Amino acid sequence: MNMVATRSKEGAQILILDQDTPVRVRYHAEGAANVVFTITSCRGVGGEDDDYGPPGSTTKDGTPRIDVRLKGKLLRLRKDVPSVTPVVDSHRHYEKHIEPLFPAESLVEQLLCNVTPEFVRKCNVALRMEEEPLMKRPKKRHGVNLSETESHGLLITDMTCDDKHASTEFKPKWLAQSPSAPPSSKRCRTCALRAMRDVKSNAKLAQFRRDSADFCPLTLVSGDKDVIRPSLEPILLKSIGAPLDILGFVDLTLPYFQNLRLFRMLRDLQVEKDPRGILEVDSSNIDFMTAMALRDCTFFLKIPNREDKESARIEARLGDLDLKTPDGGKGEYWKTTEEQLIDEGWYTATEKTPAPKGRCVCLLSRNQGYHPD
Ligand SMILES: O=P(O)(O)O[C@@H]1[C@@H](OP(=O)(O)O)[C@H](OP(=O)(O)O)[C@H](O)[C@H](OP(=O)(O)O)[C@H]1OP(=O)(O)O
Ligand SMILES: Nc1ncnc2c1ncn2[C@@H]1O[C@H](COP(=O)(O)OP(=O)(O)OP(=O)(O)O)[C@@H](O)[C@H]1O
Repeated sequence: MNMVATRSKEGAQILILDQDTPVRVRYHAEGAANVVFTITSCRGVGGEDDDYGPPGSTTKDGTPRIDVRLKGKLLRLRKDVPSVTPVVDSHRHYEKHIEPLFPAESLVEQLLCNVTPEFVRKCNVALRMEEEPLMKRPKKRHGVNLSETESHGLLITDMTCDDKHASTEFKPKWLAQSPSAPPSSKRCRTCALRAMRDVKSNAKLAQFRRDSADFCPLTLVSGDKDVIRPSLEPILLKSIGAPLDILGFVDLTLPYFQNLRLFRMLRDLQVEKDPRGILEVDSSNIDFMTAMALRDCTFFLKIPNREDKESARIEARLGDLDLKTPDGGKGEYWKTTEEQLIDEGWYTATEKTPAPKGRCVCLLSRNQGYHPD
């Protein structure tokens, strides 16, 4: 196995996960390219505090402690899928081009670690168990395992809910209009793409489908709570779930979202890194690739339960800021998508087959007094 990096950026010895590391891994979730696991001490239930310590330290009875860098972290491992960038490369890109753009407390921390093939095999066993009936792994993901030749993984800040917090996640997507959209646009890039997909997939079904961005991203940076509220409701409903007091959570988080600087910062960076748009720029330009990563990242929010006044701090972080390259046809996809959105009238709401009604109305239309309904 090729253990490329043995020291982290700060010079600390890189953490190695092997078959002797006394942790239990449990499947948490996955996307197309990565699987995320929870890691807990297999000594105590949920991990006793004393089980963790600096590397090389021992507990009172002389048992080696578990590396404290694993505490409060999830483990993200790369799947065995074609054309993915090795973890070490995408992490180096992240350190160089993304990390310096945001304050540390606004990012999901990423700590590179080494994983042995035996450790990855153990995780693959945990992954396959999730394919059993009633287990968590989505059917469409079955059959794809972790790469046993990938020698790195990432330890990432755990943004899942616990007994003191609810949590939510969503993609803010394009917080400013695409630079190549027509000046007369009535839809932003995200709303235009959604409208096009609604019509090109199944318009009838789409009318009732709530997907990843059933809100206009521009509302998030409007600073106006009456504009943000209707976006927040579907977001929280989708990610927190109906049985909880959604409207209570909306009330709780609305002032927070209204004042959140992070989205405005993200928007400004999206604009700064791609001022010209895909039709004008070489898609392998580093700033453009960074802009595309910033347009597809995930926003994680950990919200203290109302009753828990002790921890009344909302934690907000951006994650999934992976290297985006034009490889594997992606550059062409970006270009073709933009051309279709322009040429077929999705930006200007002049498309031949009108998009189904009932979706959110893009803030661009609202500001121009145009309502397709
Ligand atoms: O094309 P978009 O804007 O729909 O974004 C894609 C995402 O779709 P969605 O957020 O659901 O609209 C899409 O998300 P899903 O797979 O639909 O969850 C991916 O994140 C895709 O990136 P990649 O190909 O995995 O690098 C994303 O592709 P990129 O355009 O960011 O490369
Ligand atoms: N820091 C985190 N805290 C809590 N949950 C997380 C965290 N990071 C990821 N997850 C969960 O794991 C899922 C998959 O992670 P991730 O988005 O990194 O996978 P991916 O394969 O890169 O996704 P994509 O399909 O966008 O390429 C996320 O949708 C989220 O539910």
